[in-house]
Amino acid sequence: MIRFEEVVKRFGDHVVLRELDFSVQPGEFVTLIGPSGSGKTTILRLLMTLEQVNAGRIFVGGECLSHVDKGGRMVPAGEKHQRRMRRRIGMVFQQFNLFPNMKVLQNVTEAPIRALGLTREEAEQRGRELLEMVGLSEKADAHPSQLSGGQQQRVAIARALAMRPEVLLLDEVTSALDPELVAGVLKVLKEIASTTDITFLCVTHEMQFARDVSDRVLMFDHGQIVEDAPPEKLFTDPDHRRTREFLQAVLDRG
Ligand SMILES: Nc1ncnc2c1ncn2[C@@H]1O[C@H](COP(=O)(O)OP(=O)(O)OP(=O)(O)O)[C@@H](O)[C@H]1O
Repeated sequence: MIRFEEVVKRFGDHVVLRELDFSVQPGEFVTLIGPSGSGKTTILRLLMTLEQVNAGRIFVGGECLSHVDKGGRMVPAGEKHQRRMRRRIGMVFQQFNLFPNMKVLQNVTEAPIRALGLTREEAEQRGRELLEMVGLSEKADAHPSQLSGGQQQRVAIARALAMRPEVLLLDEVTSALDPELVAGVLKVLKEIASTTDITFLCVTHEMQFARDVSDRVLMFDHGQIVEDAPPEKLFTDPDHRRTREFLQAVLDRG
């Protein structure tokens, strides 16, 4: 579960999030859409604690990212709390960022061995299961450079899942891919979303994907959510003028 409560984020004088409120229920797949530069990636970066809020609170699984309860009083959390919270959240980026010198399987097993304390055997067994889930069993011993972009992105997805996250953040995971490789990545994500209880928050410009996979779509503009609806409503009969203009602009761009 994710909850934003009156979150404000500024960069200098530039207010990017204006008392933003929204939540994502456990197991839900929610997609954020909206104009470029409107603050969608900032929302994900705040969840990863790569940025800090200027005001408001963010909760993951009922726990605040930035504050802890001390005898009934909320006090700023230390680095240890933030690290523990960060571990509950996985992220897949536009750029796959695989370790080039490690084989595919090792890319998937490295973090769980270090951070979750799994033995190499446990991590490799789980790693092989995950590679099978993303359709890459036969690539376990390859190096990333021997894989297509779509395959590398599927390894990055397996690597994120290996940390057993409660929440998975997806930031434009297909925008660096050649068009013919996009479908394979989206198919894998759809499968994972429907077979696990992971909570997803996704930022994408792929409207067809948002439509196919999301339980809810949030239209985000000028630091706030202007429309929150199931995809079948939002994409066919949006209530808000800004949503209609945005979807029309996407269509015009082809
Ligand atoms: N570290 C930073 N310092 C200053 N300004 C920043 C920083 N990070 C983001 N911004 C600004 O905040 C605004 C929101 O950026 P963000 O990347 O969240 O938008 P976005 O909706 O994800 O855009 P896109 O769809 O193009 O990826 C932009 O105007 C951006 O220039």
